[in-house]
Amino acid sequence: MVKAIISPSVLASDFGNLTAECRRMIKGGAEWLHMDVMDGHFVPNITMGAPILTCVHKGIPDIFMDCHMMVAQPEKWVNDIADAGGALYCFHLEATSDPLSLIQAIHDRKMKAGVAISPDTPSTAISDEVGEKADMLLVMTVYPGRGGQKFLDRCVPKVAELRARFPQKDIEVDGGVGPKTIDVCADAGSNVIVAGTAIFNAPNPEEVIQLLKNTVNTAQAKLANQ
Ligand SMILES: O=C(CO)[C@@H](O)[C@H](O)COP(=O)(O)O
Repeated sequence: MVKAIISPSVLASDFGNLTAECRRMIKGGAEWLHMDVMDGHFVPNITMGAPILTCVHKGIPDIFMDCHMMVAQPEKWVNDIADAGGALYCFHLEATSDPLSLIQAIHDRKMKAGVAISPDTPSTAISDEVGEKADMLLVMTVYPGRGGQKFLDRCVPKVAELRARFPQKDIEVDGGVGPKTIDVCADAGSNVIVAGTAIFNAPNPEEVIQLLKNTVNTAQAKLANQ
């Protein structure tokens, strides 16, 4: 049985006070922090890169940085993100022609490897070999590029398909996830929950974090008994 991991998306945070915001989330029960790296090519937005991640890591050395690389050339940034303290390097399947070699390069730098798919990419595009070699699979439930978008229900069956093929892997959902949409994600088998707006805009982020975590752990226990 895989455990619930809550990874607040810093995209919805107060960037002016990023390290303090990250500390607040960890205190509230977050295990990972989802760092949205956007390059202005793979997605229209530009956010942050290795220099900012280095600063956050210096301020909070124990933090598990779940780096979501929304970039056009994911091969290019593996060393920089590893040097910055990245713990997990998640690239988009749509952005590479050789996912197996990329996973190997990420592992060579002692990071976990994640494979993300955008809403229009079927889960079957993740081959059995790629899925087995990866540590985490990310099903985007919005089009990558910005926070605060509406959750796309049609992506949920992809989570179930991946959970059936990869029972032991971490399966992450990202985009529009919060108290109103967590049930379907958890029931489909997702155990790593990224939430931005739902956590950072809540009056009590720790309550939302706890609710997401409890929902996933209950669903995982149910799936394990089926
Ligand atoms: O990567 C992305 C969007 O590209 C996500 O991480 C969002 O930033 C999550 O934010 P909310 O949808 O939860 O507000």
